Amino acid sequence: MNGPSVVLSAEGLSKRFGGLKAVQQVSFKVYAGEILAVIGPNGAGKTTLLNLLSGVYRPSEGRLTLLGRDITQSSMEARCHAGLGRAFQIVRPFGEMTVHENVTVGALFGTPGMRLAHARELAQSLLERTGLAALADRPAHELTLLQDKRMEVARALATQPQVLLLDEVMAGLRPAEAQEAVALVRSVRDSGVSVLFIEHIMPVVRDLADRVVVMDQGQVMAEGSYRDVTSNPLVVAAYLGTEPELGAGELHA
Ligand SMILES: Nc1ncnc2c1ncn2[C@@H]1O[C@H](COP(=O)(O)OP(=O)(O)OP(=O)(O)O)[C@@H](O)[C@H]1O
Repeated sequence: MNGPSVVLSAEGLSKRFGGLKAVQQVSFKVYAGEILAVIGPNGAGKTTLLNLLSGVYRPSEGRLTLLGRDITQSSMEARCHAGLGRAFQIVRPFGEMTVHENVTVGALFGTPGMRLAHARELAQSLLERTGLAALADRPAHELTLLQDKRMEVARALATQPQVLLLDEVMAGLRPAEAQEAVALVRSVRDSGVSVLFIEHIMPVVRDLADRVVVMDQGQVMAEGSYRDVTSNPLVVAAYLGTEPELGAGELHA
């Protein structure tokens, strides 16, 4: 019997900074069509893991496979071309360029040799999908935080990824805005792109994640459904008292 196909696979990934083991022997898989959350207390190694996946860092040990291809030593650009897209936590648009131009740059970066006219069309269709079409010709610096995040997702999607990596994209959003962002991420998944996201806001994790990987002190301490991991005593113990936004009530919300 064939199981769901693996899109991204990490095997024994480790990253040391001097004597500090920020990520230790982390293994997990992302399957086609799933939304996977990576959670954990501050300093657990989540951002370092995302940086290992997207190619900001090379691992000290371990192996990373994207669509069956070993990308452990590939550059960020090569990973992007191979199907890995990333939207950054800190939104860094080209402020003077229009929203449409910003997304067009994503398209050109993601697919070498793409014709400008095609990149512009792709950008336009993504602005429609992300609810930004009315703002296409505005300079990017005029966008609100939520609009910036939408544009960042549109720019990442313009690279035509198979897996989209999201680093705390809900941070700073009001609850109603976070709900809109949740709907956007679902629509990304529904369009056939797997999503791996780091998130501190537990209601967002509960609403969005098909599966949750919990990190603590650089290691995977639990993996499973939201319900499973939040009722795991080890996970509760790792969180309690360390994160004001993640009290016991929130964990079981
Ligand atoms: N470039 C670096 N050089 C040295 N140490 C680092 C570096 N980046 C991260 N660290 C350390 O690695 C550990 C893991 O950090 P990381 O930022 O990955 O955790 P995190 O789970 O993303 O935390 P947060 O939720 O606070 O963002 C921490 O102890 C951090 O201080």
